[in-house]
Amino acid sequence: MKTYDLERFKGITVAMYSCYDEKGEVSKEAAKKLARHYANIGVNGLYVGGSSGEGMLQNVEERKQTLEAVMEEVGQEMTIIAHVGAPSTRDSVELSKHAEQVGAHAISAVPSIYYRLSPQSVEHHWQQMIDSTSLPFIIYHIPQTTGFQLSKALLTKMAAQDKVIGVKISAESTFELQQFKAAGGDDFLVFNGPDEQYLAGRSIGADGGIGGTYGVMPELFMKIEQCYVEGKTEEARKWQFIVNDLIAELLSFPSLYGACKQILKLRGLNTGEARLPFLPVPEAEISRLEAINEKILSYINQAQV
Ligand SMILES: CC(=O)N[C@H](C=O)[C@@H](O)[C@H](O)[C@H](O)CO
Ligand SMILES: CC(=O)C(=O)O
Repeated sequence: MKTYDLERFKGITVAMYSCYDEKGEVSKEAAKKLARHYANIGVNGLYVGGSSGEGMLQNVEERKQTLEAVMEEVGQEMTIIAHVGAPSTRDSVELSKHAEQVGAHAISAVPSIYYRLSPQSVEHHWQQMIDSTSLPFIIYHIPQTTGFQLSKALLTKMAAQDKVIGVKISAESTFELQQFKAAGGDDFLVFNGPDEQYLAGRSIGADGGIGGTYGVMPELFMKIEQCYVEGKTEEARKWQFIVNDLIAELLSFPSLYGACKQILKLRGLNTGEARLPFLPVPEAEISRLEAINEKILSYINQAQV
């Protein structure tokens, strides 16, 4: 059995978006406001500095500032997972230590990016982070962006450590999700990555989800979760299908993050533009996005979680 409290990581964890000011600099104020917004909704946790958080587009100092803002605002109320993965092991370890200092509840990391690495290199990279703190560690498996195919053998080896409490799996294979859950065992958490298959992931063994589109509609994922837990399969499917049509629309913009951040802005939560190379929503498409926002808000209203 793991010695860490695993319960606190279950449920809906929003992969928080980046927060910048008008000049594109990290804004602690905007990050606090956004974190507060999710706490008020009753979201269980936040995943800070991951894909949606543009951690890979920020320097170490900016990533620290963002995490500090979140911890200061909601660190006592929500479960905060700090994504500390960076291309270099050195930066990743620095971010890991910082996450522990400011009180994050877990650290998580993708493999190093850009270089094609051996499994031994990735294992060592992760192990350095793990050994640098007493925090639990969550592997972030997202092969479509990192190019690294995590094997069941490496997963099993990693999961045998007390500190390695789970894996966030963004690969679009529920079979792989199920296999990883089986390999990790009952006291090993599996987080669904693809938001489009939250219900499928849960049904086949995921303990919860961490997602990039949750940020504009956490209520709808909380609704799917609630229906799932209550055994209301048909209703859960209905909400998953609604969510999927909305995601398909969001994915039709030049960048998903640009679209999601623009939606928040329409709701009075200004987090600045997505950082380039992620493109903002083109002027000509703002009205189409406004219509999508209205649609999401009306579903949120119907969901009543
Ligand atoms: C590939 C990728 O970034 N996956 C994200 C995290 O797992 C998801 O949350 C997606 O953003 C989401 O499912 C929309 O496709
Ligand atoms: C989607 C997700 O989990 C992330 O943005 O890191």
